[in-house]
Amino acid sequence: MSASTPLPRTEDTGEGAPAALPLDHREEWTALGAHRARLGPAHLRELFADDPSRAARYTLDVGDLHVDYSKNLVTDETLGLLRELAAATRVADLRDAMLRGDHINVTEDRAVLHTALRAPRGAVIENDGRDVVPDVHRVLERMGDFADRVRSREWRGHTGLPVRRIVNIGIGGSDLGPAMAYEALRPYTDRGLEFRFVSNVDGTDLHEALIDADPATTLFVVASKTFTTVETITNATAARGWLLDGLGEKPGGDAIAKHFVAVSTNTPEVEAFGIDTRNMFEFWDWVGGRYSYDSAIGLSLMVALGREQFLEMLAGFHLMDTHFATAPAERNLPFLLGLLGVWYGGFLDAHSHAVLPYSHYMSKFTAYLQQLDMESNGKSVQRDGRPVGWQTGPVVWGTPGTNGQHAYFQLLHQGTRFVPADLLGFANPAPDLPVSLESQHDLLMANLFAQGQALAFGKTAEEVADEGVPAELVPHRTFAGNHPTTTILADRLSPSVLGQLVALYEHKVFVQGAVWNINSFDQWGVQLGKVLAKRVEPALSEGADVPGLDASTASLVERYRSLRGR
Ligand SMILES: O=P(O)(O)OC[C@H]1O[C@H](O)[C@H](O)[C@@H](O)[C@@H]1O
Repeated sequence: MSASTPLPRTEDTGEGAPAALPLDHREEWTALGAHRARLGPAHLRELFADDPSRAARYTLDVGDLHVDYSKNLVTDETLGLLRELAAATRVADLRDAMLRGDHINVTEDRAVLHTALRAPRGAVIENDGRDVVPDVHRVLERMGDFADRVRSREWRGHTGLPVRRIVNIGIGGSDLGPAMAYEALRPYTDRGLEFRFVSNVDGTDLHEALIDADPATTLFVVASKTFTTVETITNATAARGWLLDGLGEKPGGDAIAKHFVAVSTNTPEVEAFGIDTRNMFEFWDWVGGRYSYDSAIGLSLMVALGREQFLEMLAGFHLMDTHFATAPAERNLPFLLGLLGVWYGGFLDAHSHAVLPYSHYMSKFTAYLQQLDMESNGKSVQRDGRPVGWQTGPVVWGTPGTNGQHAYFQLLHQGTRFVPADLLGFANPAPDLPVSLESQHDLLMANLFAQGQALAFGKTAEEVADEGVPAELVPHRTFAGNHPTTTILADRLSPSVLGQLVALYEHKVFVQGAVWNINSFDQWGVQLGKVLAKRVEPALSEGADVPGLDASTASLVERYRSLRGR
């Protein structure tokens, strides 16, 4: 089913094919601009003072997530106009096209069906006429069986010992998701197993993962959608050498079969690498790399969590999928968060968006979101190839609170940049946190709430002066406030809650891409650097002449070679 998605309202380009009306030519966009001008320098202090019901009205509860968006620089009118923009750009139509398997990834002519990865058994979702849900559950079963065997210590290595260390080798979408979720859900993992995630082609990454490992008890999960990614194949090849050396084995015996499994869409390449395809877990080209950690790419995670908890996580994803698919725009959380980003980027000149989790277990969450958001929406041409004339995806950044408070929050509070932020927190600490440390959780969460308050309302010069601060210091100690935040609060960081959160951000990114009329599902921008690295590498190692190398790079290559004594 390759039905192309109907484009938003069209204009005749005079060259035959009608093209989508550019976003900034739409009356709904112009109306938002006029509204922005009318709103002027409205301050959150005033918005709250003018509307005593604001805090109560500007919240949404979806599944286990309680979202307070009242500290955003919006009014009812802003939200109404943003929804009109979403209607005009037919976001819901594109969403429905994605969910039913249309090839909305137009530059690769592919369906975008990560939502099928968490569809319950019995659902019917077709890709090119084939129901993919039975395939998804067949692979989940195989993953579950494998995870059971490793977790029960039934899976034995070449020397008969059970596995102790699992090393996931992958990069980008084949690393960030499983690594992030493993970290986020540590209290739910088998603590008797050790997990490492190796991604960087810098040999030190693999070295550190193996420095204290025993080949007899180490299992490698080589995760790569294409199985051609140079970093992953280089690391996997080195790992294979380390294993065979350590075991004193030659290729061809059963050592590789007992210590290597693969996750990929590319069976021939997995075979060519020497991994038994009975130890291969498949996924499909309709799953984008950055949308794949709930596919077989999550195999290491499933070993850590066990199948039941992995399935709970998938149920969390599915809950948010169902909400996104069915809730009306005014109560649809991904619509809301996506449109807030459109507002800030388009009308308040925001260039970046901070995601600040008040949970140490969420330390890799923002890095994961960077790929999800920036690889999806870091685009400057529309779906039909015309350039965009408006801002698209922001720079996404952030680290866990409270550490960030002692580093870059100064800029958030008193700098000249406008940075909307999400504050994420969990009411209850991790289930296995010792009682003696539980009281620290209140302190952690107090910081979250205090930061949201300080960012929004600041501290006026008058308030500072009233504290007896000397006049010359008053400007330095004044906080302008008016920095918007959205607070996302959940009961506890559980597998299901993590699934809900990730799906929320996936769909938020979708909504923004749909409004901006860009293809959120390709990533051509990562190609050029890869091609050039291949060309430059022989110059470094062999001094090969690279035709067309620019003067700056040529001189850096020369310096590098001399520093390496070549
Ligand atoms: O899973 P792989 O095929 O090895 O790809 C790993 C990563 O490589 C690329 O650079 C893409 O930009 C990413 O989207 C992808 O996740």
